[in-house]
Amino acid sequence: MIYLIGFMGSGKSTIAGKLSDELNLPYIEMDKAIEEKEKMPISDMFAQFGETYFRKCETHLLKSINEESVVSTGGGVILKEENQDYLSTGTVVFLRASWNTIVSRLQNDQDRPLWKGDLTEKQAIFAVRQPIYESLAHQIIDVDNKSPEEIVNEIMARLKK
Ligand SMILES: Nc1ncnc2c1ncn2[C@@H]1O[C@H](COP(=O)(O)OP(=O)(O)O)[C@@H](O)[C@H]1O
Ligand SMILES: O=C(O)C1=C[C@@H](OP(=O)(O)O)[C@@H](O)[C@H](O)C1
Ligand SMILES: [Mg+2]
Repeated sequence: MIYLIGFMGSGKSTIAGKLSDELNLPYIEMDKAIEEKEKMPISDMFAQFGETYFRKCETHLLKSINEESVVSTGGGVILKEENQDYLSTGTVVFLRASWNTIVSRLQNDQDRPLWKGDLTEKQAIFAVRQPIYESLAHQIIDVDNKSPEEIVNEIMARLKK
């Protein structure tokens, strides 16, 4: 199993489909699978049932993926120790974007429930998560100023080593 991890906006969803084509593996977008199962957008799920409910769905889905796939996770999947242990059984690829890249990509984003409020709060979440992504990663790919194709090529080269 290949798990793409990284902060919101690092490009997990953009890269996973292209990477799965290269590897000839199915592609699973966790956020989309949760939305389909729960029949509502993630932002509504947060608003109606809270983040804890979303996190339960996320863990349940993570553990239910059996077929070898490229998995695009949500940025917060690394928060639970239970999930960390599970991710570690596969190949974990961290898409590492700088804070400036994240801000420039998400400045107009309205969909992500945790991308709201002032920038200082969001940067605090980024600072907490960054070392967790790094510690879980089998491969770290710096993504700033690279096209999706360059990033996929870099991942492919690393996976062949
Ligand atoms: N390598 C890249 N270069 C430029 N823009 C990118 C790149 N990867 C992703 N993006 C853009 O950044 C935004 C967030 O990407 P997305 O794949 O949804 O990230 P994630 O799933 O990690 O939150 C999207 O608008 C996407 O088009
Ligand atoms: O960082 C997070 O906690 C989240 C990231 C989102 O996915 P992306 O990383 O694809 O934006 C989504 O799972 C949810 O809104 C929570
Ligand atoms: Mg995504």
